Amino acid sequence: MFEVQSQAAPAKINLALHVTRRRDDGYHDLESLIVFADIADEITAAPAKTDSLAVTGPFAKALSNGETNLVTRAVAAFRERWPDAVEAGLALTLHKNLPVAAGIGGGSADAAAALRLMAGLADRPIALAELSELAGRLGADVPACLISSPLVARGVGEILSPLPQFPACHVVLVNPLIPVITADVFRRLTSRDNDPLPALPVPLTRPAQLGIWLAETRNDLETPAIALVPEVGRLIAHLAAAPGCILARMSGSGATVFGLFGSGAQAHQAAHELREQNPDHWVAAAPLIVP
Ligand SMILES: C[C@@](CO)(OP(=O)(O)O)[C@H](O)COP(=O)(O)OP(=O)(O)OC[C@H]1O[C@@H](n2ccc(N)nc2=O)[C@H](O)[C@@H]1O
Ligand SMILES: Nc1ncnc2c1ncn2[C@@H]1O[C@H](COP(=O)(O)OP(=O)(O)O)[C@@H](O)[C@H]1O
Repeated sequence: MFEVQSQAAPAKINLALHVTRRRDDGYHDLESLIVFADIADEITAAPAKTDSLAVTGPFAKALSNGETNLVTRAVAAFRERWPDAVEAGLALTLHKNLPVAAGIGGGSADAAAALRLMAGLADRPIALAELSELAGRLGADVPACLISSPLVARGVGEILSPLPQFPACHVVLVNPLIPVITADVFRRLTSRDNDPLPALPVPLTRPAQLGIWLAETRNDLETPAIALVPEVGRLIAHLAAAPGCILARMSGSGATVFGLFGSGAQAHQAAHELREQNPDHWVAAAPLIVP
C-alpha cells in the first residue's frame, strides 16, 4: 500500500497564439508559446477499495465529480491502457483553485496531473511518449500540461518543443468569472490562415528580450473573445497601463487576461490594484515555472 500522493496541476498561459489553418476535421492548427504559472489545482490520492473523486476548493461548485470530470476520465483512460499497472483503488481529491473554462487549461492540467500521478504509482516505468499519446486523446492541451515547462506547441497541441531556457518572469492573472466556450470563440474567427510565430531568440534569458519578441506576436483568439466578453478588452487595457507590465494579453480562448512582469513586486502591486477595483473578479499573481 502506498502513502498519500499529490500532484500539482499548474495554470497554462498562451503567451502568444497564432491560428495558422482550418483543418478538414474542423479543428485549427495553432502555433503557441505556452508557459505555466506557479498557481495550481492539486490532486491527491489515498489508497481505497474502489476509485472515487471528491472536488473541493473555491471553484468546486463549477464541476461535476462524475464521469465527465477530466480527472476521472484520465484515471479511467490510464487503467484501460495499462490494466493492472496500478492495482490499488484510489480515493482522489481535486482541490480546484483555478476558474473553469477560463483559457488557462485547468481541466487539461488536472488530466495531466492525474496521468503523472498514475504513472508514479505504476508497477512499471511508463514512457513519457506513451503517456503523452494517451494525454492527447483526453484534450489538445493535455500533452503540454504533462510537461508544465515553457514550450512551443504546434498542430492542435501534439507537436511540442520544450525550451531549455526561459527568463524568470511573473504574471498577474485576472478573470471576470464569465466562462467562455472554446468552440464559440473559434467559430467567430474571421481570419484562419495567419502567419506562423517568428523564430525565438537564442538564447532567451532576459524578460526584455521576451517582450520584444512578444510584441511581434498576437493571440488570434483575442478579438473574437472580446466580441463575446467585452470586459476582456477593458482588462487588457487596464493591465497594460500597470507600472512594469511588459505585455497584457488574453490566454487561450479566454476570458483570463495575463500581465507579464519582470518584477514580482510590481506584479503583486498590479494584482492588489486589480483586486481593489474589481472585487468580483478572480485575480492571482505568481512566478512562471522556468527550466
Ligand atoms: C484554445 C486552447 C489553446 O491552448 O486553449 P483553451 O482556451 O482551451 O485553454 C486549446 O487549443 C484548446 O484546446 P482544448 O480545450 O483541448 O479544446 P477542445 O475542448 O478539444 O476544443 C473545443 C472546440 O474548440 C474548437 N477548436 C479547439 C482547438 C483547436 N485547435 N481548434 C479548434 O477549432 C473545436 O471546435 C473544438 O470542438
Ligand atoms: N477537472 C476539470 N477542471 C476544469 N474543467 C473541467 C474538468 N473536467 C472537465 N472539465 C470541463 O472542461 C471544460 C474546459 O475547462 P478548462 O480546462 O478549465 O478551460 P479551458 O479549456 O478554457 O482552458 C469545461 O467546460 C469543464 O466543464
